[in-house]
Amino acid sequence: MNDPHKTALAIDALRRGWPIALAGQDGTLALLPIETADPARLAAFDPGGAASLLLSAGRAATLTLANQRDAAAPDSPVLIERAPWLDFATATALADPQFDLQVPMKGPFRAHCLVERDAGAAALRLARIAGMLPAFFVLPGESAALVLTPGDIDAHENAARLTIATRAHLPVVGAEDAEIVAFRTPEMPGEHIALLIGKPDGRPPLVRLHSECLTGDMLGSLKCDCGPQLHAAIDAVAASGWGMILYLRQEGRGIGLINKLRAYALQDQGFDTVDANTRLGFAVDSRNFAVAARMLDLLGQRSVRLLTNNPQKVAQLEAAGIAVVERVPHILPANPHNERYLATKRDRTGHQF
Ligand SMILES: Nc1nc2c(ncn2[C@@H]2O[C@H](COP(=O)(O)OP(=O)(O)OP(=O)(O)O)[C@@H](O)[C@H]2O)c(=O)[nH]1
Ligand SMILES: [Zn+2]
Repeated sequence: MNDPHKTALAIDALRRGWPIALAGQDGTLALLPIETADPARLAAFDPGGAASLLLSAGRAATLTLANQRDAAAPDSPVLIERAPWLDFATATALADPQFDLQVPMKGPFRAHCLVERDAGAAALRLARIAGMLPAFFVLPGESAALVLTPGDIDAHENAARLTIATRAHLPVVGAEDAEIVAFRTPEMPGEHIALLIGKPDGRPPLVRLHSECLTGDMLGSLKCDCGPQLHAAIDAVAASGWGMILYLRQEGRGIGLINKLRAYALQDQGFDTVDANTRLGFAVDSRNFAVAARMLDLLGQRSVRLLTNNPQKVAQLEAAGIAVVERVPHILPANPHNERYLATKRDRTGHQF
């Protein structure tokens, strides 16, 4: 039986720097998160100094582990042998790119064949869901109090567990008759929101899937186009007669705020939005829009006109059973700070401008 509550407990444990174990199809790994642990916890976890490091392929490639250049899957697991000189501080430097310019990498790092690939991949996925660096000390076996399976993580992510929690009128700038609908699952801290605008008129609604961007939505960041896109979407839906904004808690394309800001720090060093994600050890885009399909379902909408430049949103909604009868472009003027970001979206992530 898959148990989503175990995943919630595991996320909490990782955030506190406690070990967990993941039991996959090909074996079990005990894991201590590098970002939140410390040397004393490492000594308790691994008294014999035998633990290896579990990193992502993207991060391993950055560390020039030449046999790990798996550009297709930067978030797949790689096992690094624990040499005697590889102490906690060195492991931290391997995990966290903010130290790349300060810490000369000693090496040589030796990658080992990871037998427990299923458990390793699930561990990296769990780190991403927890908003943490995808990097662990790892030992074979179950030497942790909490043992979960990849299926427990799937259950935690299952959009079918989403329900409508409450709804109310919410007049907003550009749509004084709007209604807000809030959704949640038992496990996830972030509540998704729908803003319903106008009255149904028999046509499919104009729908905008907006992924959370604290920096753009709240602070007016000029690095991206999220803030202007959000407000222009409200105006466009209101002008169209009726529709909705789905505000999805997918900060940083699914890697969370802290990891997005780590990616911004890499962008300060000159990497673009794609390479920054990869160097951190994440996929370029970790979002799953099945959650939006579930929200539309709960709102009684099976057919939509979608306001987006991102063909992935169209494809994922359709795969989840929502008919996208039209894609409506949603292009805002560039500014000097987001010009390169928008060009990267056009040239490297398939956005249609
Ligand atoms: N990881 C990461 N996330 C970013 C970055 N800039 C913006 N985001 C996030 O990207 C999401 C918005 O995605 P975009 O790719 O800009 O646009 P989109 O939603 O795919 O496509 P459109 O529907 O055409 O706007 C939000 O969750 C932002 O927080 C970045 O440099 N790195
Ligand atoms: Zn943004």
